[in-house]
Amino acid sequence: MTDAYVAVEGDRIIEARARAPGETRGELVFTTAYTGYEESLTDPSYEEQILTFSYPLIGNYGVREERFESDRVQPNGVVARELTDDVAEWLESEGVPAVDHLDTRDIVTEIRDEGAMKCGIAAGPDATEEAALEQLHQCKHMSEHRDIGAQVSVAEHTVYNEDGDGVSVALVDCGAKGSIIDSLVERDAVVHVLPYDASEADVAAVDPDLLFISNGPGDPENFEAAGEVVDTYVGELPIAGICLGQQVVASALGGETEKMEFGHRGVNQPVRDLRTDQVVMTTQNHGYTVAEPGENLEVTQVNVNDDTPEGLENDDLEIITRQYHPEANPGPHDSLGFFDDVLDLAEN
Ligand SMILES: NC(=O)CC[C@H](N)C(=O)O
Repeated sequence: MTDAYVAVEGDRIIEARARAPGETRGELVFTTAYTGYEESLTDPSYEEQILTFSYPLIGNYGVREERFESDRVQPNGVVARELTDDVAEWLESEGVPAVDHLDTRDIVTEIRDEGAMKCGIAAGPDATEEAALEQLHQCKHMSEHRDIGAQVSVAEHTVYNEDGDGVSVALVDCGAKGSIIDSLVERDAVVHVLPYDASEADVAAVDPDLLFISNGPGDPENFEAAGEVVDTYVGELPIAGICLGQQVVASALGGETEKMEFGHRGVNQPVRDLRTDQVVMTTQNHGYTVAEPGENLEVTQVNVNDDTPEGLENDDLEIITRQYHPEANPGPHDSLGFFDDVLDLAEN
């Protein structure tokens, strides 16, 4: 039954079945992850995007809060070949429109050929093609969401593991996944989560041993305050970054970022460490990349599929960043050692 319409660039309409009603719009992206839908759907880096699952059945092991990466569903809409009732009910209760019973292979092929694209969805008994098109026409480019950090960051300074004995971390929350905080707390770090627009003074007030820039949605160029903090503390404090964090650090150090055609989203992205020649499997979710690392950062890891930078380092300045997600959730645990490495930097 057609009670949902997905409109994509070129005003093409794809008919579907409504699984959670409503109208929405966003950048249409896909993930190839075959597990971890709860983690992906609560990953703040999906803000302002519509997430298509290429794996055909999503929801077959239920919905459990302990696997959430934040306190809400983050993508603006969800597209799948088949969503279970558990997931559909969860999305409906969160007010996030979702559709299934459409050919997701076709959508993924189109995104791979044409790049990530704008999308509008209308789903439910009153849905019309016109409503989906109207949503599409109102959809902005990701880089136009200039204050996207405000949509995902903590409102105020929040401390985790206050009585811990380990390293004191200032984590600039550009939309941090909960597992990044958990990975630091498990290693007994005291984690000061600061808003995405924290100033130099806000970081100084925490007196940290390590500055950490989190993952986050949208264009890294829209996270100017985080870049300024990096610029201030480079050489003064060890600095770490994950995903958007790598991009912000590279920009702050004179590098450049660019939008990729359709990005990397999945849990089996191979990454080669250029120092050891070892390959690890990684979890990824990004649509931008570092195009130029700048003079002060060495590319230490690359993506085996397309050679894009996956790790940037400077031993003297004590900087380590990763484009992928060492915290996993979902995905392989091969690179959890990243957290030991960055905390070691701060201890020495
Ligand atoms: N997971 C992330 O931090 C994503 C970073 C950035 N928003 C990108 O799309 O590249």
